[in-house]
Amino acid sequence: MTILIDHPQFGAVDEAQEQTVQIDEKKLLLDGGFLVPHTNSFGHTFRDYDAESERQKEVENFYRINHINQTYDFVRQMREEYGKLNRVEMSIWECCELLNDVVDESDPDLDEPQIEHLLQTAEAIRKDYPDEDWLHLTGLIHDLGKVLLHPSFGGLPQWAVVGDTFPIGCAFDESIVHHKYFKENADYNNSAYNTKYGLYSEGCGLNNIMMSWGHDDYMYLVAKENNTTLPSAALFIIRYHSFYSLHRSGAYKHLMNEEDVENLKWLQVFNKYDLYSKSKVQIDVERVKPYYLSLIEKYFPAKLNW
Ligand SMILES: O[C@H]1[C@H](O)[C@@H](O)[C@H](O)[C@@H](O)[C@H]1O
Ligand SMILES: [Fe+2]
Ligand SMILES: [Fe+2]
Repeated sequence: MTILIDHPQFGAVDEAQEQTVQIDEKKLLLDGGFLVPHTNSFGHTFRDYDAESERQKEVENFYRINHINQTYDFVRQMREEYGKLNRVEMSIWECCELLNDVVDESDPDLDEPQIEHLLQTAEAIRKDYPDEDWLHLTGLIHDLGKVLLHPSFGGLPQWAVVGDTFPIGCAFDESIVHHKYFKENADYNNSAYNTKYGLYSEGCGLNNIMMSWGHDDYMYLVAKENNTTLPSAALFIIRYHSFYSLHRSGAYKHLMNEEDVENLKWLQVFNKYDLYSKSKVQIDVERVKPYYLSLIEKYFPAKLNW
């Protein structure tokens, strides 16, 4: 059996051109046939950053501020500061509940509480990949880094937490949403940072590049430093799920190494559920909670440092 993925295969550059890609079942197992909706709950196509809607202006303004402020120096400081994980001690589930108060201003497709998005993603994956419990849990936790918005984490501004991510320390690719606002970023005219390779080299591996700061990199640090037993593909998904210019548009592939190429296949499977499961159909939290608690127990310590 083969599975159908409805976005361009890695390497394809034209986002607008919908393409059907077949993935080998032996590598990625089976897909039970998650039906991809054509429009989001506002009646627009997904990830349309120009469609006129109540949210369009807010989202564009979000990216303007994000692109101006995500500089090499800023990211270095944030990684160092938040990498200490000395702010809060709590379980994974407690964090899911904290996220209930959080709204993501960068997302044109979603205005539901975040816990709904986590469960919708996880449950859609579970239906199609019943045996990959690690992938269900990855769905549940992939956005937990958004707790950085919460007052107990210093209440970071939206531009430092959500939205698509991109490499810092080399040129900003044109496929990044609202690219024009990078012109006001201090790194844009810095010759150390504004070339194709910048600080990096061919095939150096994504692990060696600095990404814009936000919920992806933070949650990756939390999972790794608290010694999760999730596989490397799970950590890769958590860390790069907002890196759309790579996994959707095929930019920056010259920085990947072989392990990244393997992990990217799982990220592309994951992305389908992360993006297209966003809907108004709510999941009954109490019904599914025992299952997810059992997964958390399998892959994480009871309390984590955040
Ligand atoms: O607006 C969304 C949202 O912040 C998601 O959590 C993130 O993963 C996406 O990349 C982004 O487009
Ligand atoms: Fe996310
Ligand atoms: Fe998400």
